[in-house]
Amino acid sequence: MEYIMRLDFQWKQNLEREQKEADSTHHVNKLLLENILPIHVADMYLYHQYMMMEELYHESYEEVCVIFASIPNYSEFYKENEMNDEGKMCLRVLNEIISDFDMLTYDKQFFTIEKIKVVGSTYMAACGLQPGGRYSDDYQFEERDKKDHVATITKFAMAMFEKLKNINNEDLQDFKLRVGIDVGPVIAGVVGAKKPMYDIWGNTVNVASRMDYTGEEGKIHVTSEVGETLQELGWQVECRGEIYVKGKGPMTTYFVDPTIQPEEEPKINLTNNNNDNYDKNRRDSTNTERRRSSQLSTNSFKGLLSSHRGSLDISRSRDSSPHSSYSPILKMFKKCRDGGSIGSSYGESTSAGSSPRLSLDSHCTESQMHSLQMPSPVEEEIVEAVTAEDNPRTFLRNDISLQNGVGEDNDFLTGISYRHPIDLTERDDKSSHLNYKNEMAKSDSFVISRTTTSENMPSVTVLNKDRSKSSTAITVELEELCDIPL
Ligand SMILES: Nc1ncnc2c1ncn2[C@@H]1O[C@H](COP(=O)(O)OP(=O)(O)OP(=O)(O)O)[C@@H](O)[C@H]1O
Repeated sequence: MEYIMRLDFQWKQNLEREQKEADSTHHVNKLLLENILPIHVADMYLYHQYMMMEELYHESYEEVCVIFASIPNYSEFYKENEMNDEGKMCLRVLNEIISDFDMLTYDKQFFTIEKIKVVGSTYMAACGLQPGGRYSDDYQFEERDKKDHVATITKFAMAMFEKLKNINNEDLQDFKLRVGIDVGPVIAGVVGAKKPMYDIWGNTVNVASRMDYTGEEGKIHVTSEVGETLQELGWQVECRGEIYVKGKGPMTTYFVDPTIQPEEEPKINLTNNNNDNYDKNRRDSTNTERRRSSQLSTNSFKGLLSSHRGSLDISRSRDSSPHSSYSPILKMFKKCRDGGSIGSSYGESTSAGSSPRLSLDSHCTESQMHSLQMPSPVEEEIVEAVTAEDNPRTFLRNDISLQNGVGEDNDFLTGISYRHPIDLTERDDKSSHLNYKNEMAKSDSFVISRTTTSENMPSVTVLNKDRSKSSTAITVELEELCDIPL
């Protein structure tokens, strides 16, 4: 009898260990996949087993705005000699520039922008690649989507100019930016059995590339469709007249001055890092960064891996600078290295009366983390939660408040880690709810029950899995996000 019990105990232990290993592998796979594919596509591969079916994954879109942004004088800058460590120094600068551009995509206003790739020193991205359109699967394309995409991409281009200006000032360089934009139908898909790549194709992509190629340094060069749309939206555009475009013939194109925005548009302010605007920008960007933290995590993961492999020292990057691109990344990895989870967004709920500090479960093994050779540590994001007993009415954490413990025994609410806040306040669409729902569903400790939106304060009701009774529901209300300390 004792023997059977021992055996049973051992089996359970083994099972738990294997389960943990499987979880850990799943998280790492997820990170890697989300790094190379947009999240919605990665999900298809992870949860719909496209890979196994070996089906071609593709999507068609009616109105996608595509941007090509080149640094034409980067090739002059790139030299391979002893002085610059056979080109590595130049590559490091390019890495900084591209990473800074990448960070822009985590800004709230640019969350609909998908980076496609970097070709040489040309950054390619697109806006409007959300599956199922804007609000739901059966969403019909609307004219205002095109306008939104065009305006977003143009603002993104302006932000890129601003970023590059900052980099030039800091690194005493004189890099120029040349941008081309077009809007129209594209086909997106994942190609390749090895290193599969998400890319977009079509005339719109070709023309956007041509706009870049035939554009001028320091200007945004756009097709007539983009130019006229911007004009309708109140932007100042300058008609360039007719130019000859290879493969297309004569085309009327427009220039947009990257320094002039229409009156009603909020100004892009990335330069003055010390003022309130900057703080707000950073808060907003933190918001979106967290909303898209899964993607950030994976980018970070790859960034760290590749920088380790390629022995590029990204820790040299502007960590001390207020707009350092890497702090959230390092933070996440530090958390992970120190026993936090990469993939899991939520901490475990602990028993009533336990420490208010949330304990995060470890999904990454020590060796995995140490093998990444973390650059200089940054301040870890402190995940705090207060026990229901301590404070039954309000749970405050950096970015959420848990309120209104419902039912008699709400003392199970000893903690929640929430790293994916979704700012629903400006989004009335269902998709954000669904995203949120998905995120919540991934929690080990909580499961989503329902989402509601009252005025502009969305609330999400979650149930503790262990005591999954409606009486133990809590409401999570998203509120203004706090800064992550850099
Ligand atoms: N998915 C893509 N990623 C990167 N660049 C692209 C993509 N699709 C098109 N382009 C670029 O758009 C440009 C225009 O394409 P198009 O097919 O019209 O011309 P092409 O004659 O093949 O180009 P070229 O002779 O200039 O290389 C090309 O330079 C091509 O590299």
